[in-house]
Amino acid sequence: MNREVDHIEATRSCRDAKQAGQEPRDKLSATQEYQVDLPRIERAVREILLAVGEDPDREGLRETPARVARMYAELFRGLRLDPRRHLKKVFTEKYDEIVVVKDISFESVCEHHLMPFMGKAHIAYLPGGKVVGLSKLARVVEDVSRRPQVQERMTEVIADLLIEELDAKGVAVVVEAIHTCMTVRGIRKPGAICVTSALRGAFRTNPSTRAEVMTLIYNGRQ
Ligand SMILES: Nc1nc2c(ncn2[C@@H]2O[C@H](COP(=O)(O)OP(=O)(O)OP(=O)(O)O)[C@@H](O)[C@H]2O)c(=O)[nH]1
Ligand SMILES: [Zn+2]
Repeated sequence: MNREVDHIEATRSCRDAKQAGQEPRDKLSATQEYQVDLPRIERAVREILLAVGEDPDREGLRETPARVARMYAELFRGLRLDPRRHLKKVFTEKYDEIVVVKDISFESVCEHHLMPFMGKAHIAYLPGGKVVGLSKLARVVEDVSRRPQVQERMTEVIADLLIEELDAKGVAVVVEAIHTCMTVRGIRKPGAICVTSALRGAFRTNPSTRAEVMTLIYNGRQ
């Protein structure tokens, strides 16, 4: 991605949005919704509607390009966010057992078809003297999920940044998701679930620690 062009487009979009009288609803939405080139997406969506034989000027579709542009700004806002920012505040704690936060719901977009995939992420880490606020693990998932990607990469990106930022002895990330590109089109297999995992540190090298974390993650479900 060309960051400079990106920045110029982001700035232009912000300015266009303001000139059009679309004052951001709050500080968060200003960051999340206007850092993409909304007019450019609108033009592209109008082209798609024309290409499929629709009339983009009929009443029901008139606002659709603008809606879709705002939707992409929301779905891809993670492209401009640094998930590491949630992991800067850590607490010194003697606790040296596994910490698990499971069933963190997420929605992402598959980079092959630009269709949603969604499900749950389970995160575990073995502290190395420091713990992090539990909500921050879910915030990391939230940031990383809002990008076009494949599930494998999403799983690994989360694991890598956690092991680096937390100085943890081990990190395990398991992601379970359904891919709408497999359910509503193509092979059409509703109910198929894709499971990916990324293990780092002790969870990768020590079989009993690995077994323990998997039991904690799947406890009550297997
Ligand atoms: N590994 C991986 N594959 C994915 C993910 N999301 C979607 N896919 C797959 O990406 C593949 C793209 O295959 P292609 O043959 O290039 O595209 P296609 O002709 O639309 O494929 P079909 O879905 O089989 O119709 C498909 O098999 C999808 O199921 C993901 O997160 N990880
Ligand atoms: Zn897909």
